[in-house]
Amino acid sequence: MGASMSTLPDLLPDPAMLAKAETLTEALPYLQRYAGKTFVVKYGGHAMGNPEMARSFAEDVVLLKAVGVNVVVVHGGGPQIGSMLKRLGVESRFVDGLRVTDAETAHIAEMVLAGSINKEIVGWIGQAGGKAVGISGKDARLVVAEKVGRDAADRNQGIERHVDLGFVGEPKHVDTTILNTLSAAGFIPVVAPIGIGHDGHTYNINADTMAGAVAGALKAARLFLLTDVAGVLDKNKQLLSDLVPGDVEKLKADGTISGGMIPKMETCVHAIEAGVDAAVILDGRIRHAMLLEIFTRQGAGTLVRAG
Ligand SMILES: Nc1ncnc2c1ncn2[C@@H]1O[C@H](COP(=O)(O)OP(=O)(O)O)[C@@H](O)[C@H]1O
Ligand SMILES: CC(=O)N[C@@H](CCC(=O)OP(=O)(O)O)C(=O)O
Repeated sequence: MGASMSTLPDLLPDPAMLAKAETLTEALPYLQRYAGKTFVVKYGGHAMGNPEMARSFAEDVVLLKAVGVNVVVVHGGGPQIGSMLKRLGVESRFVDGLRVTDAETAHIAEMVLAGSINKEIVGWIGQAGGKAVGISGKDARLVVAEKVGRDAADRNQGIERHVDLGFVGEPKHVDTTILNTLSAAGFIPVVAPIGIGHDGHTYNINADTMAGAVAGALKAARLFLLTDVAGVLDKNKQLLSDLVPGDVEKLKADGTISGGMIPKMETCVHAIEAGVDAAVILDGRIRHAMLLEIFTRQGAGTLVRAG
């Protein structure tokens, strides 16, 4: 008898290794479904909390790109703009979830968003092995914005005042040429939510709104909004895992969603109306939240799709 002959039990792999292989085979149908598709990922300022989260986010983005998904990152940075304004002694306030933006604030918002935060994210993706290119909506006239027309209602101590939001913009035209060119050449575009107006002014755009407009123009398969909650929660703090656009008005009307969740959900609805297959609100504080949502049967967060 040769000593090299194995008995059957020796051929069984280590259970931990087997579990890893099974994770990969569970991902197979999703890998096949999403190769060649476009995902827009909005990375919010609150989700950028610590280096560990940043590294896991960057790894997810690079992995998606490596398996053939065209990933476009649109980032926020509200808390970071707030700290810079404070350091510079410039007062800042939000009305209806939007930052009242005078010329000086617009200048500082652009400096923080298109400067430091944009380059930080580009750096993280580079560290994870991807080739990111940081731009803002001004580059190649990606996003031409218009001043938000309506005044916002500022309710303070029971008195309602109508406030001109200043240089707060909403995307009016998205030219996806630069995104398609970068993606096709293997780069990962990282977009700061700053737009250029027909009037030549710089406009500060809510990052959810920017991501939704970009996803709509690209007809993305998925829009991911990474934030600091598990997803949309009901009144008992239970996760609502599946929603259709028709649910949103009801959730608004009965007060289930409030504050920053309102523009977020409106963004999801507009994106779906513009041709995005589905939008997902995800907890960016959970490591590898995107991979778990995309490549496992359970998913995570709240999925919004046409009914
Ligand atoms: N029903 C709800 N479910 C989850 N979050 C909600 C809900 N209603 C209001 N919110 C608030 O919305 C916030 C997310 O919006 P926002 O602060 O604008 O996030 P980001 O800065 O990541 O864009 C949550 O932290 C939570 O305070
Ligand atoms: C008009 C407006 O409010 N713009 C936002 C842009 C950044 C943003 O939206 O960042 P988050 O996603 O991190 O909140 C602001 O100035 O804070």
